[in-house]
Amino acid sequence: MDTKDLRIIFIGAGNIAQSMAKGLLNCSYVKCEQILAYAPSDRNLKTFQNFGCHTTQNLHQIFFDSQSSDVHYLLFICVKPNIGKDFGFWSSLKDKVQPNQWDKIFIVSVMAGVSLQTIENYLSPSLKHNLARIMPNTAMAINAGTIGLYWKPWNLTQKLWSEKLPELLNKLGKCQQVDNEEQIHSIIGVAGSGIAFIYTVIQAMCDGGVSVGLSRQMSRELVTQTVMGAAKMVTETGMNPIELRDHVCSPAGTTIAGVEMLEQGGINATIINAVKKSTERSRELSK
Ligand SMILES: NC(=O)C1=CN([C@@H]2O[C@H](COP(=O)(O)OP(=O)(O)OC[C@H]3O[C@@H](n4cnc5c(N)ncnc54)[C@H](OP(=O)(O)O)[C@@H]3O)[C@@H](O)[C@H]2O)C=CC1
Ligand SMILES: O=C(O)[C@@H]1CCC=N1
Repeated sequence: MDTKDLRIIFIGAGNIAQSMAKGLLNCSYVKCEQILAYAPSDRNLKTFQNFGCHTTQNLHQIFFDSQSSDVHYLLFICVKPNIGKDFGFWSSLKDKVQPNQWDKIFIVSVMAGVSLQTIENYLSPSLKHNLARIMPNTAMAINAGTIGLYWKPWNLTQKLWSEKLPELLNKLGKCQQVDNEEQIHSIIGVAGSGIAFIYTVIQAMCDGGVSVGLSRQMSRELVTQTVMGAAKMVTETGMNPIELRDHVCSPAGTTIAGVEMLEQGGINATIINAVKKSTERSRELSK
């Protein structure tokens, strides 16, 4: 399939759908006319209209450009988990698929806490093989997302999508394919939700900078550059973060004095527990 024949449909137009659409448009992977967003209200659709994308509040209109036989649809399900577990949601979506469209549609669930099995139970046999699950984070908006991808082994036989979907996701950041759906819970802990933990650390460091006399703006610039530098050092040197930390800590110096405070505050355990709690919450939502 040529990328120009791809139509991307967001069911749900909120934070995560907007992050994906922004990322796809930034890198010109698709044109705005190839994207449609559906939501029940116009609250979020205005953002998509500003991007130049199609929008609709009418589910009957989601399969646009259907007169062209080459067109294929990638549906990203970007609704809250309680909606994604609702039989009525899936049956009203299924009703809109024409019989000749089944093999042209691929469904990607972005939802936390909704297993592929749950979705399969709601889909007809023709659609349930065209199904995958991703766990991204909002940094897709600047093509720096972290995305976990899982699909069941039989979907890998669908060469068209097994190539196209990772290609698209890698435009939005780095996509890691996992072979066990359980790992999606863990990816939520470190990436989907994990990005919010890093924002918390950044905010605290900025507050620290202000506390020692820097302006808010200067503190933020220094902290964000430091965080980016640290992430790049880990990825580009391939060194263990503790080894890199050792290179900063002089005996009886300033860094070890600060590290001692972090340890006293239980930073390691706190962060590990945050990742574990998000992961557990994801499992809990899936029940
Ligand atoms: N936010 C994040 O960082 C991440 C979110 N996710 C997952 O993505 C999903 C969406 O999250 P997020 O974007 O934050 O949520 P938002 O609340 O920002 O967006 C939800 C969207 O769903 C729409 N919606 C509500 N009811 C329906 C319905 N019956 N049919 C179709 N659309 C409906 C809303 O419509 P309206 O605009 O009218 O209110 C809104 O556009 C969740 O399942 C979450 O787990 C996954 C990874 C990261
Ligand atoms: O907080 C949540 O439930 C969603 C899923 C991952 C990130 N945000």
